[in-house]
Amino acid sequence: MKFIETELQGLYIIEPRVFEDNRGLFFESFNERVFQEYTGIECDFVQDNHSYSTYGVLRGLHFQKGEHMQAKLVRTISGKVLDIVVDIRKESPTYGKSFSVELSAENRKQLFVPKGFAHGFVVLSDSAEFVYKCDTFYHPASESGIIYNDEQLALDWKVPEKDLIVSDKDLELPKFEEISLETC
Ligand SMILES: Cc1cn([C@H]2C[C@H](O)[C@@H](COP(=O)(O)OP(=O)(O)O[C@H]3O[C@H](C)C(=O)[C@H](O)[C@H]3O)O2)c(=O)[nH]c1=O
Repeated sequence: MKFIETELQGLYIIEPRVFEDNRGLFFESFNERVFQEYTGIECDFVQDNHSYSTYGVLRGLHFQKGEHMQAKLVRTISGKVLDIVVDIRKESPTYGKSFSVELSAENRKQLFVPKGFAHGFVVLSDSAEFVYKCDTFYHPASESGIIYNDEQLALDWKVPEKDLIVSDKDLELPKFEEISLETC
């Protein structure tokens, strides 16, 4: 398992060690001992999520506020997505900075997203199955987010606007400048 720390503190790309033989392949998709050894981060995941989406579906940018903030370990088990996170940790030197990475069944890459990030993805393939671990439970009352086309963030989702499929709820998300006034 390879851990690549990004320029945003605590945000890691993880590449599993794949064992292939004449039957197919095997890899450990998560190992707490290895994770803690390489990142030094204690993370007790309590909930697994799974979403299926077709091409152009954009889910996010989402986060839960305050004590319900979630760290996530995300990966794509079929198809390909562009995953984007934004650092919303007020004290962070990279506050407001974003990071994107393609996560696919083929590259088997995972992204560990620490607490304090807004997270979203858009589907680049015909469809995608996206699974992820969270270290705190879903708490709808604490849900917030940032509108995907926020002008200040100017995120490149790589899918033409005309092809994007965004939920009504996500179309109502606040701008980045607004969430900076919220208690995160
Ligand atoms: C997130 C969540 C949702 N739900 C229910 C609530 C809704 O009735 C339905 C769909 O929820 P939502 O539209 O919020 O699903 P996504 O748009 O995929 O939300 C996720 O999208 C981005 C990519 C994230 O990083 C978050 O983990 C998460 O917010 O599932 C639950 O029952 N439990 C949950 O943990």
